[in-house]
Amino acid sequence: MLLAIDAGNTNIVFGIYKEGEWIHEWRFNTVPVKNQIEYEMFLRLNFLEANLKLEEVDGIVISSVVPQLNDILSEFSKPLIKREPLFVGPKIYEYLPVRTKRPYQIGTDLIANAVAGHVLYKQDIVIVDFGTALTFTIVGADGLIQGVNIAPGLKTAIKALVGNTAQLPEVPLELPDSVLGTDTIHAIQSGVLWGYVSMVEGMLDKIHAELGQKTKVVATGGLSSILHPLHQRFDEVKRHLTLDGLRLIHQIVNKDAQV
Ligand SMILES: Nc1ncnc2c1ncn2[C@@H]1O[C@H](COP(=O)(O)OP(=O)(O)O)[C@@H](O)[C@H]1O
Ligand SMILES: CC(C)(COP(=O)(O)O)[C@@H](O)C(=O)NCCC(=O)O
Ligand SMILES: [K+]
Repeated sequence: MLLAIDAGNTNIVFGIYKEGEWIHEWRFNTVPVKNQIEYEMFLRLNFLEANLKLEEVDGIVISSVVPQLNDILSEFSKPLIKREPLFVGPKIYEYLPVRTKRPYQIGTDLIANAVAGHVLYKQDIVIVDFGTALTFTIVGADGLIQGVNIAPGLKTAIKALVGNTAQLPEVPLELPDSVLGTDTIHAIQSGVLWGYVSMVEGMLDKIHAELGQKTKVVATGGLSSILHPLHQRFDEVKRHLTLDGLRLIHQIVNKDAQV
């Protein structure tokens, strides 16, 4: 049984993979940062509720894009498998089927997305991840990460707007039917959500134009379902794509590097 941990800027996702499927996915807020014991308690409680035993965990793989969490995640997970967990980072990139020009810059979640996209689809692909940031990762059929785009995520954009204005309220993340805002809430929902629909469409068009061809497009991330008009532009929305990338990385590295 594998425990995959995807520490993003909003959520830390704990995924349990057993007998060919993700049987559980638990989310814990990233902020405020917890200590080792709190993570352990969180996991123990969830294991208990799920009727699982911690001893069943025989591998742990971690991606973290929040560096201050790394030591805590490492310390809390070591005793569970009685050895070092596998941390995704430049040290292991040589074993992976994808290559990047900037190993020390690219987020490890984007590497996990790229590995999953490349291994599962085996063709040119753009992965759109709707998290705290909205990211596009462009991977060639040969495994080369050709580029990444980073924009504020939907919630992040709304928070910035609200935080920098005196009169604008937080609004539910719901796409209105009409693009013509009739009150303040509707105006913000239309501006941000329909604006993001156009942004994603425009980015995909620009990426495909520069590549000189259309590619497969797969979406993931906590907010990937909100902009439903985009679904016709996506070949698939794959909720577990980042976790799948972590699982594949664990499999590949253990086989090739005997870590
Ligand atoms: N299962 C879910 N259903 C609905 N919304 C979700 C779900 N998981 C996460 N979200 C929302 O999606 C946003 C981004 O989440 P996530 O993709 O986990 O971000 P990150 O990877 O940056 O931590 C969060 O603000 C959260 O509210
Ligand atoms: C782009 C990100 C902020 C996305 O993080 P997330 O939305 O998943 O929390 C993260 O992958 C990151 O910090 N990347 C480092 C910069 C880069 O990828 O080039
Ligand atoms: K993420």
